[in-house]
Amino acid sequence: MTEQSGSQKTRISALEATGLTRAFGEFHALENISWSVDEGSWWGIIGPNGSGKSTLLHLLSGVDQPTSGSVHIYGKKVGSYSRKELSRIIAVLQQEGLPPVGYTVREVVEMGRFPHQDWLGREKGVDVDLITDRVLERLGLISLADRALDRLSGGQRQRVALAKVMVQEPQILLLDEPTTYLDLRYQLEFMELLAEWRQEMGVTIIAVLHDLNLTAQFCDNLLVLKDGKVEGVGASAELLTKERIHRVYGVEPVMLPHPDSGVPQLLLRRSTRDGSR
Ligand SMILES: Nc1ncnc2c1ncn2[C@@H]1O[C@H](COP(=O)(O)OP(=O)(O)OP(=O)(O)O)[C@@H](O)[C@H]1O
Repeated sequence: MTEQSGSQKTRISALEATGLTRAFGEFHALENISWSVDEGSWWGIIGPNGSGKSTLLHLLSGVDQPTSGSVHIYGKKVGSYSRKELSRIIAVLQQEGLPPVGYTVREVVEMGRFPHQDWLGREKGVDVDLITDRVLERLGLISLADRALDRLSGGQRQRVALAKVMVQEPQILLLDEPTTYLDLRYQLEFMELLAEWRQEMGVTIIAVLHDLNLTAQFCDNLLVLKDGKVEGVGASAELLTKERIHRVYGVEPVMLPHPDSGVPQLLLRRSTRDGSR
């Protein structure tokens, strides 16, 4: 475990990537990524389509291996954990959190406890029903608890996916574009639930996000990728500048401070100044 003694408090590195490269044949999807994530921090990974965001998440979660370089989770190489050990530490929530299978909401959410159970599905000293009920209640899913997943909307299924990872109680949560299919209210609600949960449990969050305005409001730090390389790393408020967004995405945005918090917010400009075609 890497511990750095700061003047205020000890920082523990939850995740450390060192010189990560992932090549597919001759093509380098990621090149020489080095990055350290402190325990309890909230990082956004941003960058254009094809810049390597999902590839990076796959390497961090251990489902894919780098061509060179390494990932350490709490000081231990990701590949040296068993699958089950790793899923007690890391949970992954995908863009479309859960497939529309025939299991009920409660059954799926309870599956979040699998990594903590023995081969008979037992877990000492833990009341799975109670944990599940609390999470269902918190996410407003009690009335849907006995409904099959294939009878839910995409947004409801995404909430169930969040409930499942909350029940899993990981130390690190990786999210790949979790708000893509959610309407405005659910996007905000989803991010607020994550923020509350992080505050309470100290979970480390790493989220690939396309919505830069939401990103600026929720993520303290950003890793900006372009063509598989790190284009910027650090505090969101400092990285989200007009110049960088132009450089990375090739658009000319208008940047304004959010009237509530002052964090940078972005408006897109059409290609002609008066907006006419
Ligand atoms: N299995 C693979 N074989 C070959 N190329 C791949 C493979 N997986 C990803 N790539 C390529 O690697 C690059 C990065 O892909 P990745 O999915 O990580 O991008 P991304 O930033 O997540 O994109 P998006 O925002 O569109 O989801 C892309 O050019 C993609 O075509």
